[in-house]
Amino acid sequence: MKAPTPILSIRDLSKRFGGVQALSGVTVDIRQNEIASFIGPNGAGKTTIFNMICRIYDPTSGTISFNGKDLLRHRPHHLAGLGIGRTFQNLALFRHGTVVENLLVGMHAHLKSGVLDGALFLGRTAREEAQAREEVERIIEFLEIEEIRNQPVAMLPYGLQKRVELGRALATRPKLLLLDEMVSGMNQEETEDIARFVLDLRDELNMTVIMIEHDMNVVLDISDTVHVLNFGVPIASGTPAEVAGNPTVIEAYLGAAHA
Ligand SMILES: Nc1ncnc2c1ncn2[C@@H]1O[C@H](COP(=O)(O)OP(=O)(O)OP(=O)(O)O)[C@@H](O)[C@H]1O
Repeated sequence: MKAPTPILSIRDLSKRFGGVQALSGVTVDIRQNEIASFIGPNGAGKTTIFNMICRIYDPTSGTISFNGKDLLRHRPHHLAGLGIGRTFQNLALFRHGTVVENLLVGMHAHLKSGVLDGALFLGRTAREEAQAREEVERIIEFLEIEEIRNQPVAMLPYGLQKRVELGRALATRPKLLLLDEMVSGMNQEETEDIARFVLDLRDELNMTVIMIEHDMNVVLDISDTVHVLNFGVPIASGTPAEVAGNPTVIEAYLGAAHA
């Protein structure tokens, strides 16, 4: 039987910044409905891959296709419309707005592209606005943030701000969600909550999730596939158990603790 088309297909991707070869010849397939993680030491090229998927940078060479179509033809503002969402390493929230307002901003970014694509003459209708609010309510319920819905984001503890950031990314209704160091700076309980939400995104909302993550407990617990980079070069890909037992990965990144 023919394998299904991967949702994201990266082929021989390289990126050079002046004299720095940030990535060299990365080839990775991300399957529909999986949780995939990129790991590796600082400066290994993980964020550079995200920034190329998100079209912030053009690759020096190589291709990226999303659902079988050339992603490199698209600009960053097309991503929400295509079904790709992301969170940022540093929070990208409207700090003085409430939780609901932040989610609505994320939603409108999506609606606007929909309006431009299909119904220029109609503008954003009251019905779309009502649908946006319904969707926001679903996200609030999913992320269990009812109690803080009307609080300004700036007043929330860091872990909850990160949860709102996740909600903002979900508001664009992504099929593929990129999470950049989602649990860094979180305590154990906040980390476990996020890990549970990511599993639910895959299992209940049928999303595909790609994480950059330094927290190896999270990576090994919830990933279906782990891709390891070192100095911009892919050194291993496989299940968490395969990667955790790979001597090259242990030497380059994990150390003896995970052997
Ligand atoms: N805009 C840029 N200009 C010049 N060099 C860059 C730029 N962005 C990244 N680099 C370099 O590319 C290499 C890969 O960086 P990248 O941020 O992708 O690594 P990373 O794996 O995400 O690291 P970290 O875990 O620290 O976030 C590094 O050597 C970095 O200094």
